Amino acid sequence: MQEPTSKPPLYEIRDTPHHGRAVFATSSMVASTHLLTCSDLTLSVLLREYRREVCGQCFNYAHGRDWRIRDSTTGFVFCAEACREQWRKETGHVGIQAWTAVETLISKRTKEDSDLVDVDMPRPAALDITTAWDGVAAQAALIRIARGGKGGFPNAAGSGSDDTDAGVQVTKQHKRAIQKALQQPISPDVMSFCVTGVLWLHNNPASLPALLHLEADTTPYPNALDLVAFTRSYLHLLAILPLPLLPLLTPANLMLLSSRDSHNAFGIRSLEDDGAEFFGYGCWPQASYFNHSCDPSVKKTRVGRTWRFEAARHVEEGEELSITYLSTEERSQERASRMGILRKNWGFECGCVKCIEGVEAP
Ligand SMILES: C[S@@+](CC[C@H](N)C(=O)[O-])C[C@H]1O[C@@H](n2cnc3c(N)ncnc32)[C@H](O)[C@@H]1O
Repeated sequence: MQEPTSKPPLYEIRDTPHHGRAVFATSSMVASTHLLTCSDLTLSVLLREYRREVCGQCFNYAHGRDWRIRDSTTGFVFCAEACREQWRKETGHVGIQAWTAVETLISKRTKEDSDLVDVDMPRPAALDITTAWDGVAAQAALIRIARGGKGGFPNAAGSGSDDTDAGVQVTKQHKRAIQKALQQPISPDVMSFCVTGVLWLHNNPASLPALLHLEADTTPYPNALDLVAFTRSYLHLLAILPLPLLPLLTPANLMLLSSRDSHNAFGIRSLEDDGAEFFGYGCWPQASYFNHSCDPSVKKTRVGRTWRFEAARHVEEGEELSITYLSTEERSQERASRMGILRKNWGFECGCVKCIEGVEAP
């Protein structure tokens, strides 16, 4: 978390006794002091229902209309030609192939699964998660062989042979494993999460330590349906993604991405209407060290693909710099309700000064 400026940063990250690491002011500052702008977006998911109204690059919202500039094969839309060009550059050739494969699969199907289901089911424990991933391992191995080798690379001759580079004969059983996977219900938003994450790993290997450094959630799936959606999406993607991505498409990597996303992602919302429209979410590692407070000292604002942080009021040297993880409406609720929302959505008992001291505004 460093500012690209010669001025010393106005904050530092330190351990706290009870709430992991947090950000602290290294000098006093007046309201509106600029602290940090984060542009290190790792993975981001644009929910499918907003795919035509939200620019795939800068998340500009067309307010119920469709953006005209469309990337026909991938299905992403853009508010300007420059955004489309930037998106294509950052996504890269393999990325465009990946999104094209996903779009081809999804557009052939009706949406059978409901993504982001908010059901009252227990959270899968670590053992449930291991069991679920182990349950698809055999089929995954068959699909990898059908796609051309253990790691998913094509054989040396490129094509035309039913032998993989590991010398394994591709049989009907292997090909059936692909057909079986593709017949399963699809979860487009979960699939998008996996694609954006695997592509980010492929395109930005040097940035992995920044993601690994974030707080990890070892049980990141909110319910059993979500976990099944992930294991099924894994098999779908093994069957369709371009071969260079298959070595990165592993249960370990998908779990790593979910474990860091769970406690660190920011919602990508409309900039008007108090953020009433929820387009999706993304993870900006540099922005992930601010703890939550129900009376935050820092204001965060999304500017396109970046987040800008500034002091929300006068801050004393040594004071914790905190943001809010709640919407304006949620923040206006009483303590028990706020704590319930944070427990359900974030998995922690709020230990902010306002909740601990029980000081509520009149
Ligand atoms: C985005 S991270 C913030 C940085 C984190 N403390 C770390 O060490 O990486 C969010 C996590 O910080 C902790 N946290 C943030 N605000 C908190 C609060 N008000 N009370 C208790 N824990 C909090 C929770 O563990 C939460 O899952």
